[in-house]
Amino acid sequence: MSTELQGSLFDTAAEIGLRPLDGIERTTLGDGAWIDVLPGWLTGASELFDRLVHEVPWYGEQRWMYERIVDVPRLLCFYEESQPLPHPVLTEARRRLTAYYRDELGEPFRTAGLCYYRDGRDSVAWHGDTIGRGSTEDTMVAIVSVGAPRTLALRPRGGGESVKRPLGHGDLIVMGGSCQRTWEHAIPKTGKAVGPRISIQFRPRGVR
Ligand SMILES: O=C(O)CCC(=O)C(=O)O
Ligand SMILES: [Fe+2]
Repeated sequence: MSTELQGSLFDTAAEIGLRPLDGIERTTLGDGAWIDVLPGWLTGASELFDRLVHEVPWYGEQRWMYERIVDVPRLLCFYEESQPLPHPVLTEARRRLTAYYRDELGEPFRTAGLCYYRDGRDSVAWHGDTIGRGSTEDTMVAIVSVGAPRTLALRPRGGGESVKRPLGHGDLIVMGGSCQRTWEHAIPKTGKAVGPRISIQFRPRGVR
């Protein structure tokens, strides 16, 4: 049985909820950047995936590339801090992340960006979340992933080897320290047959 199928079967039994954050593990990346990872933080991830697919008002975006307008290869929905999130477990996740990282981050997680990668052709290119505090100061971006795993790749801006993490099925990753300005991250396209994935990113005010 594929691990993907195992994951989803395992999931369907569970109710939508959150495990304790205690088991989260930090990996130092270098240049002051780090990631914290907790696989399966969110339970009932398949159920939440189904709800989000149907209930979130997804939209496509377009942008200029080489003098023409192209579709951004993923669907999006951005929740400003004043807007209610599409499921109460996401509000609870943001509250718990804020409490857990209070001393280190010094401000709450506020906004939620949702991205829907429909298949392996959807992706996001190398970038840092450098709008706002992330361009000059340490900050954090916390990502919860539901649906099929996709690789989150990270690489140092100065050049060097990349780090790859498959994320899906309720996994949590927090990019912290200088990660947004000294490293870049991406969800690379893949030619493999992968199912859809939704990522939920929590960020402090102004970070994007
Ligand atoms: O899909 C992800 O987990 C990453 C998304 C991302 O890096 C972004 O939207 O800034
Ligand atoms: Fe990003």
